[in-house]
Amino acid sequence: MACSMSILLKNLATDLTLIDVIEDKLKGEVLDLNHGNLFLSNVHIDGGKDYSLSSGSKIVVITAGARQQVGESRLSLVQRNVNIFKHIVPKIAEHSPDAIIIVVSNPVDLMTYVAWKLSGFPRHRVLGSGTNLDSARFRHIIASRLSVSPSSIHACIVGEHGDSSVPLWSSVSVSGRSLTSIEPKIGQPDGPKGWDTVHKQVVDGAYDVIRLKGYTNWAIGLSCAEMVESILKNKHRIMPVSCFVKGMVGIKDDVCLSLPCVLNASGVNNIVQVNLNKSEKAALNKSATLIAKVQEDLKW
Ligand SMILES: NC(=O)C1=CN([C@@H]2O[C@H](COP(=O)(O)OP(=O)(O)OC[C@H]3O[C@@H](n4cnc5c(N)ncnc54)[C@H](O)[C@@H]3O)[C@@H](O)[C@H]2O)C=CC1
Ligand SMILES: CC(=O)C(=O)O
Repeated sequence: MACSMSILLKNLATDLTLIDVIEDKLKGEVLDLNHGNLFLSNVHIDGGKDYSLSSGSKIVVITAGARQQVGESRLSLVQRNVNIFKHIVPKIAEHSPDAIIIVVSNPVDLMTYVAWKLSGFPRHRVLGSGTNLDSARFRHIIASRLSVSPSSIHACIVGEHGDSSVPLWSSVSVSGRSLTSIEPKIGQPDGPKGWDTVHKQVVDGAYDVIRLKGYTNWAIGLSCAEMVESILKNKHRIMPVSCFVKGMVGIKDDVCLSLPCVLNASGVNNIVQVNLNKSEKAALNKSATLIAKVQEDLKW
């Protein structure tokens, strides 16, 4: 619902269809959104159980599935959500064969890979929300420490959306000035005090929100709408999103994870060749291997 609301408020859709297995709650949400249509741009909003309602979609955002309980890792959801995807992805592919799929369900990197395989779509048309959200958290924390807007910070987290994510301290910059040119060890355990815990705060961010309110929704909704906007409006924005990355930056595993990507009308138009230092490269490869290990044991 947060993805839907963010998409509606950005005026990105003329038609929005919600699909869920819990039909009564869904009907309530559709009715409630339609009551607000006066304040939107008269979007056609519909919903139900039947995927034919969403036929011919340009973009399909998948948020279905189990979510984490307090303290639970994203990876522990994987088999439950693969079982759900086995039912829904083939129906999406049947009814919207030209769609671009954006996966939000966790663990998002594994679910992106599963959605790609189950859909049979070309790789550029299946992506996951990935570390666009982790990067937003990273930029928010850095921005608060420097008392500037997050939009004035260039900073990116790559790898798994989750515990093994990799902050690219070597390329963090503010107003074009690289932070490592001022503090070479920024973000490292032996670097300037206070900055060494920033990445932990990013990783803990979702756990904190889940402990406090039960689930996360607003930030992922906004992140997702930004991705949808870049695709529907062919904006060519660069965002760290999850996609198939084997062969990039030395990754040998058959996995999806996040690297900065150019998003345009074709989906993932390009994966940016990032400049990583030695430890960032090692951490990224470790993240890829961890995802590959979990993937190996999946039953699907
Ligand atoms: N990638 C990210 O940054 C984020 C990912 N998530 C993930 O998104 C997923 C959903 O989280 P919430 O919205 O909080 O959970 P929720 O429980 O509020 O919603 C999940 C919905 O999926 C539906 N569903 C279950 N099986 C289905 C099926 N076979 N077909 C259609 N719909 C089905 C349920 O009826 C429910 O309405 C979780 O996996 C969660 O971890 C949530 C927030 C951020
Ligand atoms: C739940 C989740 O993956 C997040 O908010 O980061």
